[in-house]
Amino acid sequence: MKNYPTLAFIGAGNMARAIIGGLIKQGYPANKIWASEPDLSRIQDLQTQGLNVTDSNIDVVSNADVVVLAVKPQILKAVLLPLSEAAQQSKPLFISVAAGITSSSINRWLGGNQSVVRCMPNTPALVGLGASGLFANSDVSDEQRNQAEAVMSATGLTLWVEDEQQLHAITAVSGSGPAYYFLFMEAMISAGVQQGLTLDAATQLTLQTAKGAAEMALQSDVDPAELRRRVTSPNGTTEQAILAFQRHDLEGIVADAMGACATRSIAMAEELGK
Ligand SMILES: NC(=O)c1ccc[n+]([C@@H]2O[C@H](COP(=O)([O-])OP(=O)(O)OC[C@H]3O[C@@H](n4cnc5c(N)ncnc54)[C@H](O)[C@@H]3O)[C@@H](O)[C@H]2O)c1
Ligand code: PRO
Repeated sequence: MKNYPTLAFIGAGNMARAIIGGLIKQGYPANKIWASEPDLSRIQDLQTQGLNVTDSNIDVVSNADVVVLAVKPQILKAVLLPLSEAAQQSKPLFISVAAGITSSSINRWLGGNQSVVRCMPNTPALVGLGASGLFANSDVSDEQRNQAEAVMSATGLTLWVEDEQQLHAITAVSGSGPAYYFLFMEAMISAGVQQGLTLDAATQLTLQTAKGAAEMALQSDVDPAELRRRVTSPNGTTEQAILAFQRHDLEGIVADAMGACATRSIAMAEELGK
């Protein structure tokens, strides 16, 4: 990124910190980043890293080119309503990472005619391996779209959608997805320990296997199903594990889980977007 926009985060919790960490690792100048939190003691560490910190959301909206909305969806309306006057004057680009809440709700709470990019990132942004779905409303200019792309691509893969509704499915796949893999890792570590490995050995082997499988799938010219078949010798060991997963309908469990996730995203848009 040649011209670094002044970037501000309203809410510096888990997701904002993952994005900030990824940006800093990619060389984004810390002094071009602001973080806003009601309790400044929570962000002293960010100040130590060279970021600007404040407890005034109005100040960051007035002074930043790009404002990332990273508070919980449940409080987004209450956070945005007092910012509408400042937003109308300074007209920054807003990037909301809040699950569910539509760009039209955000635009309305900010007084209308605002440039809003809705983004569904994920926490691997922290290590530059994030995956973000992005949607731009009709007020977003080409330059602002490029700004959003530059910011989020510094944290990993970006994928733009023309239909905002697709962000529900993106939430189910990649927004919440890291938690599914962590859960699977927890289960594998626990089963490894049950079979007699030390916790350390089971953890190291599980994590390296997850990393290796993901890297191999990314680099491969064949799909994951074929890679799975190549591990699964007829009448061998893997086959017994796969059969056990299939007896418990792993595919159905995953489809149910991801369906519940997307349904919750849709419900949050309705409950919290008024
Ligand atoms: N955590 C994830 O994996 C993930 C992934 C994608 C999207 N998101 C979205 O990111 C958003 C933040 O989630 P999180 O997990 O980081 O939550 P979090 O609770 O860790 O962070 C939210 C932060 O907002 C701060 N805050 C509260 N009131 C505020 C106010 N008035 N002004 C400024 N800051 C205020 C809180 O102190 C907290 O630090 C949510 O909308 C969530 O849907 C999270
Ligand atoms: N974490 C947020 C949630 O659980 C949004 C996607 C990932 O609501």
